[in-house]
Amino acid sequence: MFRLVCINCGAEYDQSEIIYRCSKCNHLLTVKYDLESPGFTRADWNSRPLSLWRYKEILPVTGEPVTLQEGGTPLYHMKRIGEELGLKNLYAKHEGLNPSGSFKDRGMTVGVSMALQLGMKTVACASTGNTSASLAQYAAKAGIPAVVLLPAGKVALGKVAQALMHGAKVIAVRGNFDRALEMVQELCLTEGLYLLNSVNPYRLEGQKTIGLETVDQLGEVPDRMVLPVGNAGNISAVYKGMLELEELGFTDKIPVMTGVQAAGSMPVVKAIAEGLEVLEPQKDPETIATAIRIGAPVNAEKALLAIRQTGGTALSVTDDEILEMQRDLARKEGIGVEPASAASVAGIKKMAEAGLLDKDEKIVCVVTGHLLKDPETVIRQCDPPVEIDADLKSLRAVLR
Ligand SMILES: Cc1ncc(COP(=O)(O)O)c(C=O)c1O
Ligand SMILES: N[C@@H](CCOP(=O)(O)O)C(=O)O
Repeated sequence: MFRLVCINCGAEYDQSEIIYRCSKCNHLLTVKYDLESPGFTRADWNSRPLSLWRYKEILPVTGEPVTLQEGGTPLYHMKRIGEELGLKNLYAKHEGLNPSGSFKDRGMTVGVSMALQLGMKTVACASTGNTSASLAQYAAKAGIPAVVLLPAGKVALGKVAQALMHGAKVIAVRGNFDRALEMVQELCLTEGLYLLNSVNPYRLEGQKTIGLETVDQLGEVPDRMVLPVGNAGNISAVYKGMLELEELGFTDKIPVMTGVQAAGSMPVVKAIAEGLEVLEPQKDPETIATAIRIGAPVNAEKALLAIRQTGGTALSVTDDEILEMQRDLARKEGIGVEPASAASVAGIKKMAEAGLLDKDEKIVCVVTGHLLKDPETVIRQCDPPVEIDADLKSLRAVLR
């Protein structure tokens, strides 16, 4: 059993209501389960394959899910980068290895399943790219139409290609992501489309499983979890999952939640640094990591709580630091990620170099999207292939 609850005033809403914010105070909603007598054990979970659906008792989907086999992503021990930074236990949870190439699939398998469960006919989102790619793919699987709004000219090539190929109605808005999100929220409320951005509390339920899987893979709760922050849903979701594990009595600690933003797009960092109660939106965010080019994160309220209640922090990294870490991950660890994803590890590098981390800390960086999402940024950083005549003499010559 679960219900929707306002995180500010505690007002409760039935699970069948199509509602994204509290109708009394306009704050965000969350999904609450009865975890006191759950009717399942940790052994039940452990008997199932590693996947988002291992945790089905604390997910809101009651019927057959719309699934493309998301979750169960690898947790890599980053030995080389860890050694360089003096960190023995540095890990990357590679969410780029989900079906559409990002963590959004965890949210969309649940979100699109809920759309069907609630009888909704069309789904919609605004996106910096990955949300739209994932929504298009899951809507295709469900056999329902999807409408996606993108900031014109600011979405990486691979993501636009995915949204188009999976058959979404793709609309490029001459404005930034924040404006597109305002527009799609209005559209959904007035036209009855189902909104699947992370303001939808059901979507975040899927994303919380990143944390649950991490605990199962590591065999314990990490000391710290590090996430790139854009619309701030993922860090909020992972924290919620950790709280639920503790409430179930399955774990007895919560990781320190650490958010990393790009220096040109850092409203959460500013809010944490200045102790702001309410985040001040940043007007013209800019970064090479287009996935996190977001000035008015819709989940700021939840993310600030996640960071503050765990004694965590938010820090920024420059575009150069992001790209350097993207190359390091690719070349030193064999982990191919898009720029926004490299921000989490770049943030840890910065903290390690500033002497802010204990060498034994168990740190899990969530790397959120696949390298092929943004091929143009990759190609710009690399030397072009060496072209030769089709003979062995030429081949030997270039290898010399
Ligand atoms: C690849 C990637 N990383 C990180 C983020 C940030 O996640 P969130 O918006 O949940 O903070 C996004 C999207 O926002 C993304 O697409
Ligand atoms: N990076 C995101 C931005 C939208 O965030 P959402 O979590 O609210 O959908 C994207 O890929 O579009």
